[in-house]
Amino acid sequence: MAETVRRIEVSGPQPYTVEVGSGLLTRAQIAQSQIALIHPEDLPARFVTRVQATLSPVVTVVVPARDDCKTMQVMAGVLSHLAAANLPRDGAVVGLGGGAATDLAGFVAASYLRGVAFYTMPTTLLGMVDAAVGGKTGVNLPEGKNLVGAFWPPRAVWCDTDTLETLSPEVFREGAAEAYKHGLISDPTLLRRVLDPEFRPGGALLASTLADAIAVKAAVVSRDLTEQGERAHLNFGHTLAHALEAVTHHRLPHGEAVGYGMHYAARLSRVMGGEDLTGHTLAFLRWQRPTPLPDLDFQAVNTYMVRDKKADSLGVRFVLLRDLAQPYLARVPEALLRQEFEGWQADARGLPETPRAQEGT
Ligand SMILES: NC(=O)c1ccc[n+]([C@@H]2O[C@H](COP(=O)([O-])OP(=O)(O)OC[C@H]3O[C@@H](n4cnc5c(N)ncnc54)[C@H](O)[C@@H]3O)[C@@H](O)[C@H]2O)c1
Ligand SMILES: O=C(O)C(=O)C[C@@H](O)[C@H](O)[C@H](O)COP(=O)(O)O
Ligand SMILES: [Zn+2]
Repeated sequence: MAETVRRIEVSGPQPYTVEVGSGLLTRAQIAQSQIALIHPEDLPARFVTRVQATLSPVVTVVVPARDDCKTMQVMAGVLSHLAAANLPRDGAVVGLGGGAATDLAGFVAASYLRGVAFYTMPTTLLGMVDAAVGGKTGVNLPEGKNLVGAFWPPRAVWCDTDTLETLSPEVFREGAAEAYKHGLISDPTLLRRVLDPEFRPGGALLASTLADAIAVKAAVVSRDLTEQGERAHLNFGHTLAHALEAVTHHRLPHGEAVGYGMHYAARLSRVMGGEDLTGHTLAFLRWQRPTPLPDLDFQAVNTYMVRDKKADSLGVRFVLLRDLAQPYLARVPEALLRQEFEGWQADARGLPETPRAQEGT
């Protein structure tokens, strides 16, 4: 039985609605009659079957799991599938899956025949809170994360909370990082709600916390779709996070890299004169229990940080916090970047180790 718990409106050049609720995979309606469905190979089959029954796609393209699908090679293969199926210009691409699959699907939609309609059906917490909303699409290059892409907003987003039931606890906690980020940059009530034991699939705080975290992103991208200003604040923690993903060849997943990256950004914020918010970011890391990191060399990591898209001809800019919900962009002297990197590594080494495969959420 489909039940929409919340509808969140995204305004801008092409307004759309994000629906949050149970059973939405079987209720989605799409104006275009010819649909290409893109989903990752490890998505539970029942979700694919439900969407196929609802939307009758003319072609379904299965892509590798996680960031292995976010490559120019996979992109080229998917485009060929769409062309071979004669998907017309008035057709649509539907991205079903986590943020990696919807990022790829969106870039495919933006590129195929110079652009066709795009819809998202996120099936991870991270996808719902962040990736499926706002129209940033793209793939990675060996030189770094998300270095190619387009702003191509979806026409509608369906967050079917039933899909979260099959996530591993680790993948659920990866998504919690972006919800916590929305708490730090905009809505501090999210900080305690995200760490609450009832914020879990099927939990009493799931739908309301999820919807409020989505609302933060929806508000920002409604005001600044193409990151001319305020949207950069959604990148809090990401300058280091993307570098960590690149140096670990994506063995560190995005949501865990963001957990680590937010703590580095909180340390930088403090040394640049802001309130000390490192207690919040450490509390999150203790809750998230991310994959332990190898010893990292600042210079090697910095090679990737300088490729951040917030960099301009004068160098890299970081998103920092003066206090909770007070983000700003700043350049940080390299000596401080290095000093805080050493302190951040020491903090990361001090996190309690947990047998991740055996624990519950
Ligand atoms: N476009 C944006 O604004 C934006 C925002 C944040 C992150 N991202 C991108 O999103 C990606 C990370 O997304 P993610 O955290 O969703 O990871 P992911 O897409 O890699 O998904 C994690 C794993 O869970 C699987 N999975 C998906 N749904 C499932 C379900 N319901 N049950 C069981 N398994 C399921 C996936 O196939 C994958 O193996 C990164 O590439 C990141 O760069 C984009
Ligand atoms: O939507 C945004 O804007 C964000 O920055 C959200 C981030 O969580 C997300 O990881 C995004 O893909 C990063 O964008 P990028 O421009 O740094 O690649
Ligand atoms: Zn992110």
